[in-house]
Amino acid sequence: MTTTDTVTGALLATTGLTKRYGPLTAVDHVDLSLGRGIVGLLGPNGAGKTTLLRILATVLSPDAGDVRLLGLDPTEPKERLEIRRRIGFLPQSPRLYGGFTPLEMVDYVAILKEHTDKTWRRNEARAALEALGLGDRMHQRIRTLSGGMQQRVALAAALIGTPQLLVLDEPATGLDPEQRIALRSVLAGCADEGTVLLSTHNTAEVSALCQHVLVMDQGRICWSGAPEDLAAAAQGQVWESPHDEPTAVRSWLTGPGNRRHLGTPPEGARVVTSTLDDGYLLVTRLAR
Ligand SMILES: Nc1ncnc2c1ncn2[C@@H]1O[C@H](COP(=O)(O)OP(=O)(O)OP(=O)(O)O)[C@@H](O)[C@H]1O
Repeated sequence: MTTTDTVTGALLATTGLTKRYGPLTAVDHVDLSLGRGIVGLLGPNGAGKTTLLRILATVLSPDAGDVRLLGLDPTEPKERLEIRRRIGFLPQSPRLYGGFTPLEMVDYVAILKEHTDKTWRRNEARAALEALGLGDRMHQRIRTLSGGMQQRVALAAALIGTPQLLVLDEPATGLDPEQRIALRSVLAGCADEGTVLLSTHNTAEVSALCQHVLVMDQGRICWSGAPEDLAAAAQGQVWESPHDEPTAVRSWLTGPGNRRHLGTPPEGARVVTSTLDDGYLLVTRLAR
């Protein structure tokens, strides 16, 4: 059964969430209310995504604001324990034990979550590793696996126990295209029953996978909505030409002899259909 916040109906809710590092406000009054489905968190380097996700994974405490996860309060020790049992977290730089096998590593995470049934644990660990294409690597020492394989071991550890809330910091990092596609199916399955919140720099990943997108910039959520609406936000403001354009706020090369521009198109410009990248660049520019 899915537990939701009794007031908002959300699996994840924050109000006024704030985290400071000395004079820097990394997360600045963030209000969120997320239900079932896959939510993509986009934002430039240093926007505060990792800091926000670490707070939501109960690894870091905020300086101000409220958090409710699965309807529970992480500041209450008993409720925090219950949350940790029921969420999955993939940190940005996962720490794995190189001397363990993938099966031992995922099993160990299940033990930390106090799953006491050994047969259940092993079955769950095997299923998670197989879903991530590691069925033939379960008994190999982690230190002898490739970077992408190690990332998939960490993902399998996050998936153990079918968490109702999955918080994933750049889950597709290091995965080859085939494994990225496989990961999409795994995450889509997780979202049937719960919330998957993932940070990424890959807008194609967001288009393919997410029902909702949040854009973070300078600690704030500067845009929230459906991916197609973010793409549409730049409609009429994107054009292509072979040269630089004075009215463009941003221009970039899209192929030999072709540049794409964002801004106010000049008379007669070849205006093109806007994409998620265009919308993202536009809202982060406006937020500055
Ligand atoms: N432990 C820390 N001490 C001081 N400053 C920190 C610490 N962790 C993060 N920061 C700062 O907080 C801001 C937000 O960092 P954060 O890692 O959350 O951003 P991000 O959006 O995840 O970036 P990226 O896309 O590069 O991973 C940055 O300016 C960063 O330098």
